[in-house]
Amino acid sequence: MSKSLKILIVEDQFVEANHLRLMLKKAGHTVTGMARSVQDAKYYIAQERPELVLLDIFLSGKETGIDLAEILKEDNIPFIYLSANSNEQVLNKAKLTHPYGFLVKPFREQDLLVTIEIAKYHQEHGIESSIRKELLFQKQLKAIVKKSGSWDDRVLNIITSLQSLISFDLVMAVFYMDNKLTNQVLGYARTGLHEYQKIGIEELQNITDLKESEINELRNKSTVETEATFYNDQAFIRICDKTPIKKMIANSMNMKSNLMLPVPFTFHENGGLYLSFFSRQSDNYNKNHLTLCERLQEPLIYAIENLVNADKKLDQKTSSSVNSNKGKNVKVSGFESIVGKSPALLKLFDHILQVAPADTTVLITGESGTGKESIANSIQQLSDRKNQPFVKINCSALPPSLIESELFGHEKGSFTGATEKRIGKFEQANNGTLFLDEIGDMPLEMQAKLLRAIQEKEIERVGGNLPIKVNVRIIAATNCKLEKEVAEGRFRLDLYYRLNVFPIQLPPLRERKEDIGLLARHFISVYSCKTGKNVTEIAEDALKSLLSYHWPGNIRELENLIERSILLAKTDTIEHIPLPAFEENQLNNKSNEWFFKTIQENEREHIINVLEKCNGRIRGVGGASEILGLPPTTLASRMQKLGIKRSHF
Ligand SMILES: Nc1ncnc2c1ncn2[C@@H]1O[C@H](COP(=O)(O)OP(=O)(O)OP(=O)(O)O)[C@@H](O)[C@H]1O
Repeated sequence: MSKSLKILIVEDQFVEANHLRLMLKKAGHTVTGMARSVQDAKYYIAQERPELVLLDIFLSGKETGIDLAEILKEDNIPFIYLSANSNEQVLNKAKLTHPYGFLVKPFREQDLLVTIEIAKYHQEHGIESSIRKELLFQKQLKAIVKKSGSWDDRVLNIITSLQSLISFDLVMAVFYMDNKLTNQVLGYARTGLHEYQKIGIEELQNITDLKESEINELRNKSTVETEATFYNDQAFIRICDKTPIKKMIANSMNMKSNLMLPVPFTFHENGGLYLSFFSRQSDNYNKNHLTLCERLQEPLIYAIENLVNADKKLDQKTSSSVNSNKGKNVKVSGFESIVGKSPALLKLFDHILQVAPADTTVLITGESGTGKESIANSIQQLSDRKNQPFVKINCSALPPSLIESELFGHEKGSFTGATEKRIGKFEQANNGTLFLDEIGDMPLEMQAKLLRAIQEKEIERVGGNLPIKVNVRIIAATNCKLEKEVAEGRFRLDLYYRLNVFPIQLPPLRERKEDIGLLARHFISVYSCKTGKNVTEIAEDALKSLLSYHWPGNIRELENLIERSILLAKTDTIEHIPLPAFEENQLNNKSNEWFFKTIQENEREHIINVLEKCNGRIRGVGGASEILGLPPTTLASRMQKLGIKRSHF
């Protein structure tokens, strides 16, 4: 224990609260109080601000621990929930409050202390990393002021530096004088990871189909906002009704929330510039953005005033020069294998860049084929561990009896068949990254052992009796809803919280249709090369059909379809893509070359059918391996090869 903490216990059962108090005292912590209700807790917090709160969900009185969590979050006091398994609804509500940990009762003293250590690490690391980012931003601002360049380019540089602090799809930089908006408008829409499209008055005219005079009229009718403010959901709709220029932007570019960061000039009482951030997500901004804006205001005033003073010809600076970044395809190392530019994917890239260098555990969720493994690879590539092993284990492909020895290894003779000592995945991944794919399928009895290995950073080989220290970063992935698994008792709540430190949710392909064309062209070039066929194009109709399809198999399905289409293409252009809905229609008239399934598809379908009949049982009498006439291990590896998961049967 490196540092003792001031901890408040909020627990209505005296015996449990007292037991906690003794454990905390023994570990050197100070208990600032034992509250039985939210009201009690508020009293203790007012007396002495705790550094951590241990919080039971159900308390005496009307208010619950979740209500108190909202207050703690506002005051930036970290908290850990203590609870018995709760139902899905309560769990989801608790999750939304972003706790620093979750302990399932009854828990061991060791679990409590490790969870406190993790909470402390995240609190310090989170604050530290946001301070680091702000300091970096201030440094970048100074460099922008010193460097020469056009006004447009310098504004773009400021906006690019802000990207790591505030997420947006569009920023408008607008001058105001005497509380009126001027016609000096310059904006940038984000089009790629490091790509922006300039939005000047000409672009606005093109996008909105309005004349310059009509845009000016809308602007004159709009009021100036001089306070940092944010507008989400309905508030955004209301402010758009009051501010016609905002409404024009929202309607023409599909923006759904807005954050205003005013930069008032010190040399002009009623003048300044404001940065208006827009997002296509309807709840992108929150109170934390306002405090961030307050902190950013001063360095921004310094920078913008310097730029304005340095450039006397401000009036001409909004002329629409060609944006040097427009259309440039910048490949950022670590993301080479990830194709896409949709806002959803860009936001994801920002999150990945943020988490990759830290050793934080990452949980990647998303439907099958959305690219979870590819993202895990990128995280490893962008981390300090990039030259160390990246070891993968698919938790759904192995029978429960083998998982333990696969993860932790075994000593010679530890069980029948263990003729040699074996090093497990944890040891193989030492100093590197362990990717736990399909974590939702990890058998319950193994989950406790996995949790212990992650928390205590040590493992024991099966049949061994010496703990072995391991230094492994964990990335887990799943396509099932883990909250539901927890609520139904199939997944441990404490393991869920231990893994869910930094969640990354991959959107299904149907929710990022902007990427379909890019991905299709990418796979055309990959498979043309692989197959030696000279296919370079896709016909417009074929592309349209891709856009209207719902992609249950996501990117993997698109990749497979393009590969097949290339094999069957007779010219350099893919004229038609055999989407499953079309296949069904054509199955009836039986005159189509797509009617036949591949051997692999038949094999896959057959195995899934048999597994369904056996209720998912692989081994033993009446199990799938007996019916199929295959040894269980061979069946497991076929299932892995054919991408058959528990969720399929
Ligand atoms: N953004 C992307 N750009 C290019 N290729 C991609 C992208 N995302 C995924 N792929 C490709 O799609 C296929 C499926 O991706 P991946 O295996 O990472 O998905 P997954 O979500 O892990 O699937 P599962 O849940 O079934 O394990 C792979 O061949 C991968 O290379």
